[in-house]
Amino acid sequence: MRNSLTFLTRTPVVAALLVALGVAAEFASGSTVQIWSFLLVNVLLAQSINVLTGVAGQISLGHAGFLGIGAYGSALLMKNLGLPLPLALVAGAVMGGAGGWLLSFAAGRVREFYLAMMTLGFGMIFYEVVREWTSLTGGVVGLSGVPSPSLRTLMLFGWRIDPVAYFQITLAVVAGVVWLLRNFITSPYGRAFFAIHVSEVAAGSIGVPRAATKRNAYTLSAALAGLAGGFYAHLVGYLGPETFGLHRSVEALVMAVVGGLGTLTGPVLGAIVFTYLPEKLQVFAEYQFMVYGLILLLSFVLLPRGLAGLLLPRPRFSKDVEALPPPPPVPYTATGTGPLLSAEGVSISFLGLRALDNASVTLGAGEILGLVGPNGSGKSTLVNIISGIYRPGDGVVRFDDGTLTGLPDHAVARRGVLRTFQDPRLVPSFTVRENVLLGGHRLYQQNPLAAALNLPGALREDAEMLGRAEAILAMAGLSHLADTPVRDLPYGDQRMTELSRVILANPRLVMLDEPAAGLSEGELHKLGGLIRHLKAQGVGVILIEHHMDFLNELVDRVVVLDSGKVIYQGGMAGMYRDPAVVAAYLGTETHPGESVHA
Ligand SMILES: Nc1ncnc2c1ncn2[C@@H]1O[C@H](COP(=O)(O)OP(=O)(O)OP(=O)(O)O)[C@@H](O)[C@H]1O
Repeated sequence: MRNSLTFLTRTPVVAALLVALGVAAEFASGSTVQIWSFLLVNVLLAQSINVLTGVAGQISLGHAGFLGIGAYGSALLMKNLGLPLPLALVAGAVMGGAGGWLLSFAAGRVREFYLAMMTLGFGMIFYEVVREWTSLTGGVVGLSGVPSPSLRTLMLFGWRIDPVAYFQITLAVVAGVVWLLRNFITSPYGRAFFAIHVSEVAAGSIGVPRAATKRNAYTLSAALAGLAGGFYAHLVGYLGPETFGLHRSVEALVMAVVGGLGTLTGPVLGAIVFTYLPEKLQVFAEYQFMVYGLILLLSFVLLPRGLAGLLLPRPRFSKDVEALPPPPPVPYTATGTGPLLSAEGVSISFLGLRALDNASVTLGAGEILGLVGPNGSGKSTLVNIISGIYRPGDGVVRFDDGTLTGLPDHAVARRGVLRTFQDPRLVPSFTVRENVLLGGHRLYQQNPLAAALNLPGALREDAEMLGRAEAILAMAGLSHLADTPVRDLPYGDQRMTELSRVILANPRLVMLDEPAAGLSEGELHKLGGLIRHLKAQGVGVILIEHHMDFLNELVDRVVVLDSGKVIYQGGMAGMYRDPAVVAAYLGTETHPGESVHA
């Protein structure tokens, strides 16, 4: 079923369907054209929720507020100031976007339940403002006389727009917006939205700034809702506060969820269902929202990926470009005179627990350093401090010829300091290739507009990055899995995918947190190969690992931590003989070549 309907998403088929729909409107009844126009408004609204919730993972229970801002904004500007339709619609979208941008400052600080409550509050405030600001909005009586095709008062450059022409204009704009959204979602910016959705810490680790990315998601989503509001206002010719109440926000959310979040076809399918459903539900008029609730519950249980997940194949999250051959790798030469990294006298406490106590570590370019010690000795904490997740209470982290201390994690990643996590943090719905492409985030030069318009420069950069990704996938032995979603892969392949993502970022320093855990012999061999490749490129590598055999083969030096203090620095051979290390970590029974299960 899914594959047989794939053709419906092909560009020529979609274009032919759109033209057919535009022509069909000429022959359809007035009420049919009216419903089709409502459907298009719903498509925009559902896409708007999808960008925020399905793609960037931020819930909104107040989206009707943005719809209302666009609707009243566009209607008032045209009615009172005589702005032409295109400008009024754009102004409505800009006003909605500005509202989303403002809300994002508060919303970006909270998550889940609190975010839901905050956006709900925004929707309620908007509703009350519209009701009470009678002089501007007409209050509960509403705003009538909004230029509209049904009243025959809507003009465009001296041409009177009838309902059919209005539908055709809306269709063209909605098709254009969805095309732009598709290009945007398959660009590094769209993938960054998904990265934030899954794990803000992992997104930060590849250079995605969480606050700015969330702000962009709110602004874009609210601008789309504002645009939907403008089209709605001129479609109906009358605005009242009841249209923009809580029920409208919930309806928009249900529409996107039932259609399928995270895809572009899902909101279209959801909009079709929820434009026609209210008519069919007339018999249950009083219970309409109970029925919506039931549909939502059933959809979560039976269609977790919505109608789009049931009917259509998985969408792509990268551009459909031909990979360009990657440039030959150029080994790094350090720009600073000192070591590549030096953490000096670093300390941090958690509720009185001294997790790191005056710890100092240095690392040269092209050096592999093993970081070992018993559980809870502070290894991950040190990596978290270097990567900007924690700020040390004392001490300084120098990198190359600058300082990392105090920089947020995404800024550290942008300097070329990359890491993996104990539990691989990937986007589960992305394929291996798409996850690896996420690593390129810090390197892309294209701007969001160029990405959304598929400009040649942006496509060329995508093709170059794809070529580099393919080469890394081949090196990691993942080429045959490149098109597999990572949620379907075993742990070992996920770890290799995460490391490949790091390599694509062109790192200068890589920190790997227990990369060998759970890997088979073959996978360990591949992992060792990738780490040696990094070394050969002049990349510094810090390896947190309990697998002594694996460390023995790779590292130049080890640093041993115990209770947050450095108790040993030097070669592996010396470590086995060091009494402090033996007492704290290895135990008397451990010999070179054994794994330590601390
Ligand atoms: N965010 C935090 N809040 C409270 N305590 C923390 C936090 N992060 C680390 N710790 C504590 O700091 C100590 C060091 O933890 P850390 O994770 O760095 O150890 P580790 O050496 O990496 O251990 P493992 O080998 O088990 O990963 C532990 O006691 C841990 O509970």
